[in-house]
Amino acid sequence: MHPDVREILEDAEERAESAERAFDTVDPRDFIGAVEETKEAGRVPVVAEVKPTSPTTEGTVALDPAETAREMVAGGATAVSVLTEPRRFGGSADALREVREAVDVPVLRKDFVVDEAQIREVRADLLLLITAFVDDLGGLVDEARSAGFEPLVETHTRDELETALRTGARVIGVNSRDLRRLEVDLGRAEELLPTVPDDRVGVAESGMEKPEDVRRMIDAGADAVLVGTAITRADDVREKTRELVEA
Ligand SMILES: O=P(O)(O)OC[C@@H](O)[C@@H](O)c1c[nH]c2ccccc12
Repeated sequence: MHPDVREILEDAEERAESAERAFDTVDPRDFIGAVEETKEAGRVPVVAEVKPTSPTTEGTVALDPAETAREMVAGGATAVSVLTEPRRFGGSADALREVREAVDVPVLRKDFVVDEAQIREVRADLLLLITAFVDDLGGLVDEARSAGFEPLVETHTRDELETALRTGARVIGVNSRDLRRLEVDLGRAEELLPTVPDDRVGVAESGMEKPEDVRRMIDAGADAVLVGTAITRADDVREKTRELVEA
């Protein structure tokens, strides 16, 4: 495993130990309905991610999370994703709170949730769960649901996809980035997306820069795409979002 990733996971375990429960249940905004509406309007459902930095990008973007999210929504984003991992992604729970107050679209909490204790730290509408990094995926999916979240279960291999489907999760992410090695291959998502059943929402994640990349994922069967770096680092966040929404 990539040393950065090992460190991120060790950190997540530690954070779980001191995680504070901030609420019992969230009153969620409907992501699946929003995806359907966007598709009916003939546009691409884009989940735009507020991502100040990452182990694979250089430097940290100084950004105002709320203002960035407003620009994303003005550009037509169906939902916004916010990193809350502090160490390697420049995220924070505060950033997520600010974003969820600033926009009225569904918000995804992007973090390395490895333990139930992390689930109720901060309200969001969707919660990322990474199949490769949790022992009891079914348990976390159930717990996330009882806290009100729609779990977005991320996968990168055929086996992980099967595991994710067995939990009954309705939103399935297919990540083109291999999180163990941090390498991107859009061909991976292209290969797995067609095997996501029609009654689930398939989200292609990572590595998309241009409208053609987005088109490729939609043509492979993605219901939505999740784009971080290309949107966060664009000179004009609103225009970049619009370009991908109209792909
Ligand atoms: O910046 P990109 O290549 O557009 O990727 C966005 C998103 O898919 C990526 O941030 C991501 C996918 N899965 C994750 C898990 C944890 C942290 C981050 C991620």
